[in-house]
Amino acid sequence: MSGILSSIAGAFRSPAPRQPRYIGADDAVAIDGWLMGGSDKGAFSIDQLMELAGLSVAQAVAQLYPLGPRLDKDANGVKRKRDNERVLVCCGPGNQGGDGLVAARHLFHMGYAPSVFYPKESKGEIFPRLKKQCENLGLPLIAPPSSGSSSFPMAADAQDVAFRRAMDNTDVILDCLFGFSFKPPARAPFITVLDEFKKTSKPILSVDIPSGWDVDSGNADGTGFTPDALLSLTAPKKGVRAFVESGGKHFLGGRFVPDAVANEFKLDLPEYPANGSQVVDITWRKEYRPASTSSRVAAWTSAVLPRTRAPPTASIPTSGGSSARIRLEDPLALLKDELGSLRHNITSLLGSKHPALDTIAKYYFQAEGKHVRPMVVLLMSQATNGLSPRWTDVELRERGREQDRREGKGRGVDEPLEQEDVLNDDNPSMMQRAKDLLSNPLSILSSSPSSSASSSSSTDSSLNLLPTQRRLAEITELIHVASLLHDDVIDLAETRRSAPSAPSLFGNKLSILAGDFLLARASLALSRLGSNEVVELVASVLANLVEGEVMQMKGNMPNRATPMSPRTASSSLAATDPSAVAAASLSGNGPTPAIFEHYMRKTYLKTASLIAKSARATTVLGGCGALQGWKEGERVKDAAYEYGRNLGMAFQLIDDMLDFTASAAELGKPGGGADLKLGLATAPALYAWDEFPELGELIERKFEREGDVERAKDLILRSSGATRTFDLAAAHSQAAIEALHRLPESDARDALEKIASDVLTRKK
Ligand SMILES: NC(=O)C1=CN([C@@H]2O[C@H](COP(=O)(O)OP(=O)(O)OC[C@H]3O[C@@H](n4cnc5c(N)ncnc54)[C@H](OP(=O)(O)O)[C@@H]3O)[C@@H](O)[C@H]2O)[C@@H](O)CC1
Ligand SMILES: [K+]
Repeated sequence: MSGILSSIAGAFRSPAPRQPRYIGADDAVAIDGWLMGGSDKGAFSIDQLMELAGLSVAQAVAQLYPLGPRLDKDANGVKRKRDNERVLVCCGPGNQGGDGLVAARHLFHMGYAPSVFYPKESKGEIFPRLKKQCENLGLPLIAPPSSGSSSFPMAADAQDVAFRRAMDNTDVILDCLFGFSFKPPARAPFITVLDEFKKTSKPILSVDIPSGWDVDSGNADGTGFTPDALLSLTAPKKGVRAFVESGGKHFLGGRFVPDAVANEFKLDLPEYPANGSQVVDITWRKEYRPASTSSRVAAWTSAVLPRTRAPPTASIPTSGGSSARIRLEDPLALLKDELGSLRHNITSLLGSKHPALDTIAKYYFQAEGKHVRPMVVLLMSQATNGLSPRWTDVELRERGREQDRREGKGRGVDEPLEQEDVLNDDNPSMMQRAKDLLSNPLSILSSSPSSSASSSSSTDSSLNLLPTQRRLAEITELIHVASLLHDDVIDLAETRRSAPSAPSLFGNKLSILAGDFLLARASLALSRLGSNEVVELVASVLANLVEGEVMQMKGNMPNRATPMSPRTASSSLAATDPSAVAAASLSGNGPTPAIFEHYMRKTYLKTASLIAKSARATTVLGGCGALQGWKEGERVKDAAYEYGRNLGMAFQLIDDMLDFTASAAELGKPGGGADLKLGLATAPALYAWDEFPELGELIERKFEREGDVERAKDLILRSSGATRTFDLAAAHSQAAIEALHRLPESDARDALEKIASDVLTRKK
């Protein structure tokens, strides 16, 4: 019995963790020649190899895009489509096109509904036979009529129209256009086909090499499409290395290579499953030892390898993926190196030629802050990078940009788009870098490890981050500090982080101007990220901060609330109904839900919006953007946003609670009901009002009369206001964690989870 069990287990055992060698186009041709060579070589016929290759393609489809269950007919007696049923098999004129025709036949027998796009006739007697076999099964075929046929050839534009319609009516696309004999750039009629591949959000499985990519250097120029998954035949080609090692879904097929040839070409092949499957899943695992290579792509890749995360799968995976993952004891240690360079980079973003502005702008950055916002951006980047099928494109483009910048050939995130004299970008801290680059590009290349680690484009960290994401993290801190400068003026705060506040040292006017200056610097840096979607998100945060501040200034009472634009007023966070509030305070009853909603809305605008939208923005930079053509990207963006939003709410609620429960010394700023002195009633006061209706009167007059603050504080401390505020914060912290759990497991996700739970236990 145990023998049977172990042989069954053996049949499904995953292959030994081994990454085959990446082979160049020359080796691929040589291996092909050996396999089909005469009696002293492989002795295979092309039919045999193509049959096995095509079968492996069909099996890869079945594993990656399993056919949904058969469904009953609908009410009109029409057959309902099964999940993943329709596969559009796109075949080129070479042998890879033959693999596609074979795969279409096998897919049909497996229950799929394949259709075939075969726009250019192949040379070779095998192809008409393979095509005929598809016709015999009744598969829809878009192809020019065979030469010698009397029918008119299909006009090229008619073929394009038919192809586009087929793209609209498929679930999965099989890219069997070109294999290892492709030489870029693509020629007609394939240019339009590859363009459509770039635009579609449907999953594409590429065979051997994504069509249009150079077999040896891959998609280094970033002009090709990125497939959802790849099936390498015989052994992976050099050009797919970056795709593979950034975690792209990767199968190997072509189970016909004898040991002799594998050894001769040092292929280092993994074991195929004992159950006879023609494919083996070799999606990158960190145990795979790195193979050496000198290509530029490989150099970027090894610099950015996701060393700590499980490989992402094709769609957004839910939690529970890699149970064998060892959790880090302190996941926040992931950011140790990042935070040092963050501070340095912010200082260099801030420089102003005017000494007063320079000093005050940098003042709050010199004190050790917690940097929660940038931490969230960096960790969210790490937790979601690689999920988008567009990731490899995005990553290679950014690495290329950085490489060019280092070589003095182009612009990185530090370089202006406009002429500097037009921008009048007089930033001494930054100019030196720009000058160095222009006069001596090598000075950047040869800089010491510590100085290069401090560049925003550093790739020294073990994290898999893009330079634009690091810059976004810095921008969030600039915006946050700008809002602190403005807040401290409005709140008349005398201290901040246990030191004199900026207004008390430099005066209100300079503090406001310095805040504006930080926002201006942030806007400039934002424009250089190259994403309108990100600009839109972050610009709306700036508006939110001001709206929130004005709401706070006007107090809790909606009859004092600022008028809202019709659009804002109709949102879920709409302003409260003034009559409801007036009634509540006049009747001496507790706060109405509308009053509470007003407070929650203000909290979102003032605190949560920045964290939520920057967490969302970083997933856009990582390839989940609205225009990047990956539908599932919306779900990743939403998860990031909900996490940030709930974390921000929990964070502010705890802040408001600590104002009553912690001492000023613990807080490093005024405590002990400081908000009351400012006329503000936060969550603890509102909950206390619910228990002590007499508080309503004090809140209504903003604790203005002598003794109001002390009386209110006493009532609040006797109430369960602090406890209920904590409970509400805990509910938001939990909601943040639930949003996170929609993302795949990773160390970065653990770290984000830790931030969301630690928020509840913080003392300052
Ligand atoms: N040993 C193995 O592992 C096995 C490999 N097998 C499979 O064979 C594949 C290799 O097949 P292959 O050598 O026939 O070439 P492949 O790449 O399919 O097509 C090349 C043709 O495309 C064209 N073309 C080229 N450049 C172009 C351009 N810029 N723009 C437009 N067109 C362009 C050109 O055709 P032409 O235009 O000259 O008619 C050229 O002849 C391999 O990847 C694997 O899938 C299996 O079948 C069996 C076992
Ligand atoms: K291909």
